[in-house]
Amino acid sequence: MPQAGLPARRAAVFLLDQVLGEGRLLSEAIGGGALERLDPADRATAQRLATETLRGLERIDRILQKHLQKYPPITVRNALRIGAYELCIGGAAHGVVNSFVEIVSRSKRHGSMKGLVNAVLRKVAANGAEVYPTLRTPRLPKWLRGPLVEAYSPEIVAAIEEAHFAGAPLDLTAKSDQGALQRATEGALLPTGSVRLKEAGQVSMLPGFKKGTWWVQDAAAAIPVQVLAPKEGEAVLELCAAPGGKTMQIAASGAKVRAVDTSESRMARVAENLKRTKLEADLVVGDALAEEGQWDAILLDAPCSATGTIRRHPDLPHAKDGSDFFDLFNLQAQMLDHAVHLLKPGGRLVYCTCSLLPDEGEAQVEELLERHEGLRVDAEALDIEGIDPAWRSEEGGLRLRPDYWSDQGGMDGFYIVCIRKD
Ligand SMILES: C[S@@+](CC[C@H](N)C(=O)[O-])C[C@H]1O[C@@H](n2cnc3c(N)ncnc32)[C@H](O)[C@@H]1O
Repeated sequence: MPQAGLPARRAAVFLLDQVLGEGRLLSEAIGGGALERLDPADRATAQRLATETLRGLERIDRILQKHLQKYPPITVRNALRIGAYELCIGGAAHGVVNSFVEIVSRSKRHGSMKGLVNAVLRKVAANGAEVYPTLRTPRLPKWLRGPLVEAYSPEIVAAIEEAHFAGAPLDLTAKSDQGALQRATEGALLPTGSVRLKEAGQVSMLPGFKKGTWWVQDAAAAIPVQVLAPKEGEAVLELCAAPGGKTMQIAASGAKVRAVDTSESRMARVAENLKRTKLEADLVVGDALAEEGQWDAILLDAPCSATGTIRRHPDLPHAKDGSDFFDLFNLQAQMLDHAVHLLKPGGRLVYCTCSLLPDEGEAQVEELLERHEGLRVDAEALDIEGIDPAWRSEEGGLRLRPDYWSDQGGMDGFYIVCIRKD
């Protein structure tokens, strides 16, 4: 792992301030320009340091706690956290300690605390790397752990936490030829057809990137379109499409896709992705709830808590507290009602969320069926290659969890269901 420089470390401290102090997601802070002034290598390092520190935060705080009589101001605490993380994974003590002393000493408000930073990080340097791996796997914060234990069990939540701590490999979806992609990248072909790379490096340097023969997409995220099974020439409506992984899958099947999303900037990414992969879709920046018409096939990948993606986004449980989730649950119900209204008789709707919360999955479907007559869950739509029967949920959907495929690197948490209008 390359040694981080001062600008990257300073930016990583800023990112941690944003997540732990301001409750912002890393993606929001970075999208807001937090790393704009850095060169690409420093940008990647700052992001990696912030992400991995947040992933191991409980362990890091335990180690720091022993050397602190009271907590310093948040920026100093975050400098200590990132310094401690680097030391705990074997960073060279001299360079790490000096960098964070320098960062704090340059701060007008906290410059006087450079002695504390020096003393604490030297103590962490002495044995942090030995202690770090012996501490318990970091747990989710209570606001999320509680509902998950209730929905699953303490043992399953512990396994999910293991998967979060292990992080995520890079999964690719082939535009057409999975076997060729697997051979070209020397990755592993997963049972559901995605290709998994353990050591990815820079994505744009992977074979086939420029030709657009694949795109990055978690293996679980690639399943909803397989459940929808779009046919060549079929017209498909995709609601909430950006950044477009599923749009590309639908377009690659030969179906005609109208992809709708409210976010102009995220839709620009869909357009870029389609250009690189030489695929076509009708892109609409607009509200899913304003869509009209009658469709045989609809995919609704609704906005959700994203609690299924914590392996990739360990900032999420620290930035959020669940207080805005009720608005999402209501929006999902509204979107489901609208989507079934847009379905032709005999048509199918695949609903999915990258969430672990049953409120955004199983419960939404049960309530939808209570609100509308003439709908049924099509469990047969889940008869696709690589699906483990144990993943099927009672009401006929698929419940995917990060601890599945644990020996192969896990998967994102997802809920997927196919609804038919009779
Ligand atoms: C889970 S993401 C979609 C991921 C995407 N389907 C993919 O596979 O790449 C949810 C998306 O819903 C969009 N969104 C939120 N509210 C919306 C609305 N009222 N109408 C349309 N899109 C909306 C967000 O901009 C976001 O891009």
